[in-house]
Order: sequence, then structure tokens, then C-alpha cells
Amino acid sequence: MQDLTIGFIGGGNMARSLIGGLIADGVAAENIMVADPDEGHCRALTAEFGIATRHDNAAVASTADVVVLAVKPQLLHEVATGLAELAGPGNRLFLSVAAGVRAADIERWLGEGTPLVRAMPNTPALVQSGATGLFGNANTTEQQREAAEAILRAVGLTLWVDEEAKLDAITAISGSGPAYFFAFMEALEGAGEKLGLEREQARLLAVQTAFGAAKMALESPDEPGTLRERVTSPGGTTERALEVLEAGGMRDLVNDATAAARERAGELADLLGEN
Ligand SMILES: NC(=O)C1=CN([C@@H]2O[C@H](COP(=O)(O)OP(=O)(O)OC[C@H]3O[C@@H](n4cnc5c(N)ncnc54)[C@H](OP(=O)(O)O)[C@@H]3O)[C@@H](O)[C@H]2O)C=CC1
Ligand SMILES: O=C(O)[C@@H]1CCC=N1
Repeated sequence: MQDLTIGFIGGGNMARSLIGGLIADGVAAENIMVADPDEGHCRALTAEFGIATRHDNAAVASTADVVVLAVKPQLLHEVATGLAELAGPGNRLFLSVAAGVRAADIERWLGEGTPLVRAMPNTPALVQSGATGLFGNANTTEQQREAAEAILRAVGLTLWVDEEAKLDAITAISGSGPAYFFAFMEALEGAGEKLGLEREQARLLAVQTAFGAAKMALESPDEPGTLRERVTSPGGTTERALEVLEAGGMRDLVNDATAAARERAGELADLLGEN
């Protein structure tokens, strides 16, 4: 892993999160390169992480053992076909983090036989607390799967799936998931302000509480449901609040929201796979 050269195609939010986590894990800045058309993104990445950047995708991909495709799904066809000369059977590993776009379509654009791992990471990778689902196509060697896993494990938890369709469920739960929790923190912050706290105080309390609850849920042998019960005194304040959330349909809403996210991943796959 320490000797792997990793080339990112696209230097936006997800790439930045992965790069930050990899650097924090001790990967040498010389082993990471980014291609992005935006001069501002390139300058910011070099300033923050000391990595080299280019505007030329092929120049970056040609020097990399692992090429991370981190552009928007809608751009993946164009970007992948542009790298076809550097792909193919027995060639370097491609690692796509794009939501929805199927491995078979990416392989067709890069060239049949290309070793490809599809990953669904999330932005907490930046602070090495990411969660990533992985799926490898039939062309990947054991060594390449290990390389993909080592990159993502450096920035958090990894989980292989045996059916590619499960990546869409992972997208809905943990890929998009940080946004759900950030939205809940925003809501709690706003609620705290309404209840008379200073905005900054309310934010700090909301964020620290989310962190504490997540840390506890991760470290405790007990399930989140048990931890919830321990906060909820019979006839107390939490019980009253949870009744309101349940009456408002919280669980149905979460089911509907994640189903919508998964459906969107499928729509993207169908739409973009036509190319
Ligand atoms: N953000 C997230 O939480 C997650 C994102 N993903 C996936 O990661 C991928 C990237 O998402 P995200 O980082 O959020 O998106 P961003 O738009 O932040 O990043 C994409 C980057 O690619 C650049 N770019 C545009 N065209 C090209 C090109 N032809 N060649 C190289 N780079 C190009 C963009 O530049 P410009 O802005 O100038 O267009 C931008 O800097 C998506 O496929 C998404 O599904 C997966 C999991 C989580
Ligand atoms: O919103 C999106 O489509 C991407 C994929 C998962 C998180 N962000």
C-alpha cells in the first residue's frame, strides 16, 4: 500500500476526503496525484496536501498503479473513454467511486477485460472515519482487490459485497448518510436556538451529542435500541420527544428517503449505461 501510486481523476469533494484521509494515514504525498480541469481545485489540493496536480487525465492515469475515477457519474463515460488506451486486460486497476454507474458499463468504456473495483465511500474518509462498500469485477486479481481495500481501509471501515446491486443500498445508507446526520444536526441546532440558546452553543451541543452517540454506539456491546432506552426515562423528557418523532413518521420517512436514494442510483445506472 505504501508503495502504490494513486491517481485521482477529479479532485472534488470525494477525492479531497479520500486524499486527506490517506495523507493522515501516512501515505506519502509523492504517491498521490490528481487530474482536475479546475485551477482553483488543483491549487487548493496542492496547498492543503502537498500533492501534484495536472489538468491532463491521461498524464495522471499513466503514472498510477490505481486510477480512482472521482468525477460526477454524468461525466464518467467521457472520462473513461478518454483513458481507454491506459486500460485493458492485465493493466492497472481502476477504482470508481461514482454513484450508480455499473461496473459492466465502466468496463465497456475503458475496454473489456479491465480490472475494476467499484467503491461507495463517504466524506468522513477525510477524518479517517469513512465507511465504504466495495465490489470487484471478474478481471481483478486478489492483489488488486487487496490494493483497493488497503486504500479505503486507510480512511475507515470497508465492506465487500458479492452482488453489485447492494452498492446502491450502501449508497443510500452510508454514501449519502453523512448528509442525513448533518441535516439532523442542523435541525437540532435550529431547534436549540428556538428554545433560547445561542446559535453557536446549540451547534456545539448538537454536534458533540451526535459524536458522543456515534462513539458510544460503535464502542458499546449493546445495540442502539438499548442505548436509546437507557436515555429514555419512563414518563420523562426523552419519551415525550420520541413520541413526537414517531407520531411524525420518523421511521417511515427514513425508509422512504433511503428507498428514494437507492432508486436514484438505479435511474443513474440505467440512464448513463445507455452510452
Ligand atoms: N460527495 C460525496 O459525498 C460522495 C460522492 N461520491 C461520488 O464521487 C464522485 C465525485 O463526487 P464529488 O466529489 O461529490 O463531486 P465534485 O463535483 O465535488 O468533484 C468532481 C470533480 O471532477 C472535476 N471534473 C470535471 N470534469 C472533469 C474531467 N473531465 N476530468 C477530471 N475531472 C473533472 C470537477 O471539476 P468542476 O467542479 O470544475 O466540474 C470536480 O472538481 C461522484 O461520482 C459521486 O457519485 C461517492 C460517495 C460519496
Ligand atoms: O449525492 C450523491 O449522488 C453522491 C453519492 C453519495 C453521496 N453523494
